[in-house]
This record gives sequence, structure tokens and C-alpha cells, in this order.
Amino acid sequence: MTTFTIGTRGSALATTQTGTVADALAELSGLTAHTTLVKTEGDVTSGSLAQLGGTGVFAAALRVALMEGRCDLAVHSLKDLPTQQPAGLSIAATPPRVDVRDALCARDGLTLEELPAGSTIGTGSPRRSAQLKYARPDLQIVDIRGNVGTRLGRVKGSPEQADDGGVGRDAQGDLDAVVLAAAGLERLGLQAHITQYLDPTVMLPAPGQGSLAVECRSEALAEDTALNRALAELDDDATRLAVTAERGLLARLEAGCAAPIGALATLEADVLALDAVVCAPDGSDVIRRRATTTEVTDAGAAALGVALAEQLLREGAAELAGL
Ligand SMILES: NCc1[nH]cc(CCC(=O)O)c1CC(=O)O
Repeated sequence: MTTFTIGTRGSALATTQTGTVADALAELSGLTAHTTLVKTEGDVTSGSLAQLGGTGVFAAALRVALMEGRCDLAVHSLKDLPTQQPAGLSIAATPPRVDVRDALCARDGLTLEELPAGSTIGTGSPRRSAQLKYARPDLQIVDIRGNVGTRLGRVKGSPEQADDGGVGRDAQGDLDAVVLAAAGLERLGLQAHITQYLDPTVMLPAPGQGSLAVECRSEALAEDTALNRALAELDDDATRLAVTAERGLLARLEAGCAAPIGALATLEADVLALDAVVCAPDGSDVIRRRATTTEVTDAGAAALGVALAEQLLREGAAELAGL
């Protein structure tokens, strides 16, 4: 084998992320990387999607392509992946994580503290919405959809063009701010729009935010190949341990990426610490807790996530978040 093929979705963020991973693996392996575009709608049967289970509709089409051998690898945003790993597929690498924080992109350089009462903030994420309301009950959250460029285009005075038709709103932007993942903005070179990096004490990110997952067929992982050696080198221990803890928590809470739950694990010295927040969807209340472990292994990280989830459940997390 002298080449390998990585499947990617068509969005700017997906192709950028996939390109970065393809380049790194080509460099590490000496192989030539090909990328292939996988459409997320229309070209896959509902039968094969249903087999995969879970909710990750974006990941599902890529996974079908991987299972059918149309590509050797798939690159996912880890935060969009359901916690249930489909049979036959494995996460072969979690590359070094980039910025984990959420970022405020506001008009006129404003910060969260500076936004006047009644200001509008756009987000489609229950996790962001609940934490924003908890921090600033006087702001108005507006439910928005679309890709990163579209969302930025909603901010008043934004140079970014709203590219989804501008139906029923001012093409110049109609919101005072939006909140997006810093990682996505930075990968797209759009960090100039960020007016404030939100501290995780105010806004805990989604489990897995800022991390990528490189997935392959499990059977391929058993072979000793240049590609597998490159994948092992690309895998970052601190990232894998952190996201294992965060996703262990999410799985134990039986929640997905649409739940009002934030989690962030950090590895410092020989301690893995996990912070988590479970919110009432209306932001009226939150439960925020931290747990730590000195068992800094994959199993220890997963157990840390489960233990913190069980503590949160004992304290009423399911009722609070409507899980
Ligand atoms: N749900 C969409 C999504 N999936 C991954 C990212 C950004 C990159 C990342 O967090 O890894 C985004 C955009 C956003 O939330 O602003």
C-alpha cells in the first residue's frame, strides 16, 4: 500500500480538518494521502444508517463509506460523535487537541460582561444557551442554525456574508453576538471575529470540543502497516485521556451532544481532573462538580467520567437537565 484515502464531508470546517490530518499522516507515514468527498444526504440507504445506531447523522454517512471500503479513514469532530462506538469501527487516533473554549463573537468588540441588558446572542446549542442564561439572565438567546460562516454573518456589522439566503432578516446582521467553538474559528482562520474567549469557569465546553477523532475499520488496525504506525504517532495521550473522561461522563448520563451538559478534563502533572456542569435548559440552575484521579490510564479516565456522572445523577442531574 502506497496510498490511503480519507473520507470527508464537504463543509469548509470538515475539509480543513481532514486536510490537516491527511497532511500529518502523509508526513509521518511516507504514504500519499487521497481525500474523497462523502455526501451526507441522499447517497446512503436508511437501512445502513439505522444499523449504525445513535444520533450522529453527520458521522453516519462517513461511517458507511468507511465500512463499505470507500475510504480507509474518516475524520470527525469528536464532539459530534455519539458516545456509542459502532461495531467494526475504532477510533485510531485523537490528534493533539486545540483550543477547547467557546468564543464570543460580538458587535463592536464587546465582551459578555459588556453586552447591554436585552442584547441578543445567537446559538443553537442547549449547553451554550443554558450557561449563557445562567451567567446573564438579562440577555436574550436566539436559536440559530447553519455553518460557521453563516453564524458569523448574523452579527451586526460583521464583514462575514450570511450565505444561507438571509431569509427574513437584515443581511447586515441582526444579532449582537454569537457563540462558536474557538477551535472551529481558528481552524478556518476566522479568529479575528472573536471578541472574548469564554473562560471554562463561565462556559464549560462540549465533551470532546477542540478534538478530532480519526476512525478506521477495526480489522485494519490489527495489521502492522506504515499507516497504523503513523496513526499511533499522531495519537496524543493527554488528549485521548481527557476526551475519554469527558465522553465517559456523557455516556453514563445517557446524554448526547444536544444535552445541556458541559465537561472538560485536564491533565496536570500526574492528576487527571474533570469538571462538569449539568444545566436546567432555561439556565435557572446548574450543578457543577469536579472530580480527580491519579489513575492516569484509559480505564482510569473512563472510570473518572462514570464516577462524576454518578455523583451528578445522585444530585438530581437527570431531573434538572430533563434527561
Ligand atoms: N457542532 C458543530 C461543530 N462541530 C465541531 C465544531 C468546532 C470544532 C470543535 O469543537 O472541534 C463545530 C462548530 C461549533 O460548535 O462552533
